[in-house]
Amino acid sequence: MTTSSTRDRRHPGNGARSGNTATREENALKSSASTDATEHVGGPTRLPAWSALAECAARLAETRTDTLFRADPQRFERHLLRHEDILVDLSKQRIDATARDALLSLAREARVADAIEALFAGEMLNFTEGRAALHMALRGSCAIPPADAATLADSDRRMHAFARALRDGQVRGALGDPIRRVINLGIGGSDLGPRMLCQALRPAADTHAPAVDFVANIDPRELDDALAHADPRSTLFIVSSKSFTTLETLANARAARAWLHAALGEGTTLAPHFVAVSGDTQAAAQFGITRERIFTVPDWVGGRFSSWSAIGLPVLVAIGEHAFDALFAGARSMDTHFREAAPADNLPLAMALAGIWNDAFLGCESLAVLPYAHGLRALPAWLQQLEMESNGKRCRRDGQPVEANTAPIVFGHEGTVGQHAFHQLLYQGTRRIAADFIVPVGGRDERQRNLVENALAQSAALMQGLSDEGARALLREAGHSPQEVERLAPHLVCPGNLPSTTVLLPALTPRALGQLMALYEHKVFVQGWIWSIDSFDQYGVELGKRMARRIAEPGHRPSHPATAALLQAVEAMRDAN
Ligand SMILES: O=P(O)(O)OC[C@H]1O[C@H](O)[C@H](O)[C@@H](O)[C@@H]1O
Repeated sequence: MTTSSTRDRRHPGNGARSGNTATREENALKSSASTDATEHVGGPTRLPAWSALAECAARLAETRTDTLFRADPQRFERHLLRHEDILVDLSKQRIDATARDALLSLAREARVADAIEALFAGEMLNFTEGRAALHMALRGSCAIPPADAATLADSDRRMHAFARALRDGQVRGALGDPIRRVINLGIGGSDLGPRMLCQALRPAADTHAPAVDFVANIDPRELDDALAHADPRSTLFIVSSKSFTTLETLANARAARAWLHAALGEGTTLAPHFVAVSGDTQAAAQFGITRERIFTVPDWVGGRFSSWSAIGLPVLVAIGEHAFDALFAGARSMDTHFREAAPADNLPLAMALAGIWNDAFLGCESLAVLPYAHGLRALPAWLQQLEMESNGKRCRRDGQPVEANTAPIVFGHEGTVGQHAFHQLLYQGTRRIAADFIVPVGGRDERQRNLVENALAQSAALMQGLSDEGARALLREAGHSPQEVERLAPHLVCPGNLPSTTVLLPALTPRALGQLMALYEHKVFVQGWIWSIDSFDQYGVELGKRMARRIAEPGHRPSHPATAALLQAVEAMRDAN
């Protein structure tokens, strides 16, 4: 690692926690019985706090959050958490002081503080696969395992040098043209985070750095669309796959190779047009990628946490080292906050507890993620993988079923666009849904102000709803006859009382986005820990992959009649096409 910036990222001098920073409250999170974090195995429902929470829920069942505001003029301030410039407003959660205490007790009884320490210490919290989960080490918040340090430092140094050269127009294609377009071929964690980051952080007017596109789907249409704007002489592909076995990515990489060969000539050496990011450097080399251009991903970084590894290369190319370092610094500051803030002030902990409360006790099984920023339009998709792949599990550490719901169903869209699509269901559908509003405030441009005002109005409206009385008043004001008022009023009523959290960021900067991503990563970790599941494996996904491989085998006849019949129908359509 040659630049001070990369040195800072890996070794900022805060990898070890400063000894005197643990607060009294934080220490209070730890149970005095033992320091072995792995003792929390039996799931949350057996903990005394769970029963206390059930009592709180019964008491608050008919309570409206609005009433809680009326009863406590300080409610907003009491439920506002902040870290640096980020504000997290939890005041619209249906949580009173007693419920908040019970939630903090749940964290204490589940030994969350021990778990946080175990996470940063590199303990094997991915217990099914026998691995640590050390994405925070890649941003300098804890130590990289010594066995990997040299390899990673070398890869990081090469990657930064490569990205610098690429941005400066010094990387050339096989025929000598400077590379002007980079296409990332990857899926899941090798796509969603970097795609979101590039959309969010690349300045619209940046013509200096090469264009960066993303292709994830095996549907030929996606690669075709990307190639439609691309000149083969000046296009470079990043084959991004931690495992280097993923069907979609390898198929697209082969298609890219064929496209280059067709354009540049069969005999042309294509190595100048490819780099790889992978944990399996052997497999990447076998694909024909030059060793110097293979950047390493360690096995203790899960796909959905891997933007901090070399998987972030397209981001580095798109935004440059300065912004890339600010992104990492933001995430690092959230890591420090997560480790050091008192439980009552701890943003990831508070959001995790609100999520558990909403699902288990208020019946909100879904979480609408509503970023009010076009730059964050990919945030819901990134969070879907982070939350649902991490915590969409049903088996506890002790092999028994979890007795509560685990990950929520995450969906969402950028505001205000989603308002004109699915918010109707939030207001009047039969399901109760919780929402996270993510609002980068930005400047005073009129449309930007409108955007932010819409976010605030939506969270207020979801909480306040529209009563029968209010609906009647509206209809009367609009000049409807008494009969029409009677007929229409029930259709206008919105029950409201939906819980939401608002995260306010000053602007969509690299630092703020780093903080936001780490905030959600840690929230997901805390929830998985409390549910006593492994947030870092994804065995479920493997079943579908295995069956897809089997069905693709030449001459394979599916044993299940439904699959066999569908396959037959597919063949008939293919013949007719
Ligand atoms: O990076 P790769 O090995 O190609 O994996 C890409 C994706 O594959 C699978 O679907 C996993 O469930 C994801 O966690 C992973 O991000």
